[in-house]
Amino acid sequence: MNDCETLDLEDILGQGTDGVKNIGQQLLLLQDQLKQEKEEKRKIVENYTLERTLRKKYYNMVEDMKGKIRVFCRLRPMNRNEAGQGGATVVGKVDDYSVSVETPRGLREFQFDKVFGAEDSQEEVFQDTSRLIQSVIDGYNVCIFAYGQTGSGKTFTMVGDKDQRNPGIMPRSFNAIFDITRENSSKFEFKVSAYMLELYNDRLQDLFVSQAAEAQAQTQPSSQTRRVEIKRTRKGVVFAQGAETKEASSAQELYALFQQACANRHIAATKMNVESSRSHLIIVIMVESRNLTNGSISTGKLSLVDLAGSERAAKTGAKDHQLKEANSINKSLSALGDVISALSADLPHVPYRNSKLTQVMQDSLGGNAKTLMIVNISPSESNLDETLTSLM
Ligand SMILES: Nc1ncnc2c1ncn2[C@@H]1O[C@H](COP(=O)(O)OP(=O)(O)OP(=O)(O)O)[C@@H](O)[C@H]1O
Repeated sequence: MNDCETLDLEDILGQGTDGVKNIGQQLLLLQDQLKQEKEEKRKIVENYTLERTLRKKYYNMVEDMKGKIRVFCRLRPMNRNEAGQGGATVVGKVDDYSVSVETPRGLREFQFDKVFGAEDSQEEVFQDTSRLIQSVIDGYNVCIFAYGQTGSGKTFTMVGDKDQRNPGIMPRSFNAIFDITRENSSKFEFKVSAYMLELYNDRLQDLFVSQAAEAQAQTQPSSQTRRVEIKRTRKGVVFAQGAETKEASSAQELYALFQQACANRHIAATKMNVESSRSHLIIVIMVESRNLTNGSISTGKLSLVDLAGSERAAKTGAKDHQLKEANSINKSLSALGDVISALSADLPHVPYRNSKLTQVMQDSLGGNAKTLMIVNISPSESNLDETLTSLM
């Protein structure tokens, strides 16, 4: 009803007879009702537009994440060793996106997608990581890895502390995967499986096979040692030929497999860290989901990598076979650096084939994959050179 009609109505009311008054009142009620309906319709349109805008923003964000490498930086607290040496703190978190470093040539600042300081908890670090787990369930390949010098906190970030009072990204991801699959179990059927590898001295090792069993197999000429080779299907899906893939039906089962794998790792004490990982730990979890309504199947893959320390051999006190370890670690890390540089610069050729590490990670770096790299650093002056290298 428009304003003209409202005026006519008031005219009629002005004539004064009861009948006309009654009709007039009813018409006024009707007018109010129409106004209300109009307002409701406007709100519905407004909500719909808002929902569409939000949906578009969400999809843009998801699209935006594809093929991109996000880089977080985590600064650990000063440790007892560093404090004992009287080392000054030269690195600080400026805000959520930048860190500053006091160098002999002045203050330098570095920007990241997110910065975590010494006081930030494991939970806070995972909060910013957990939406990637949803992407795995949605069928994406996701790779999360920690980079940094020995003792900078990579294992703490990825795995957590020894007694698991502060679990890291790996155990939290195991829980998140099964939480999400449980929430969606009325619409999808899920299958979770994993293989776990170590890249040690340029050799890939199936961590479901113990070192003792591996050594025994090598001494028996009749037995065939299982070599793990990285292969790609025609569709570009990477798989580890020769490595066992095991299924898990709960976070606890997956964690038990992980513990079994960790027990078979190569670990040694270096001058920089009493328990140092001398190999790259590669945990690959596949989540297959079958849509119960239309039967369609999609598979997402989560690669969680705890890289070996990027350190200078002399500083870690490496000798003989440790020197060989250090060289092999540095070679693979530099190949990873080259891949990341090529992806960041959008170069037409990405040198994945230069190392087994980058071959394993190939379908989880670039393309449609979503990658998160966490650079771990120490705050101490004694590690200034390594920290600057990592930050750069
Ligand atoms: N954010 C943190 N808060 C508390 N303690 C930490 C933190 N980061 C690391 N640490 C402690 O510092 C020590 C070294 O950390 P960690 O073993 O994770 O280093 P790393 O980078 O994995 O070393 P490596 O390359 O030698 O394996 C550990 O005792 C760990 O618990």
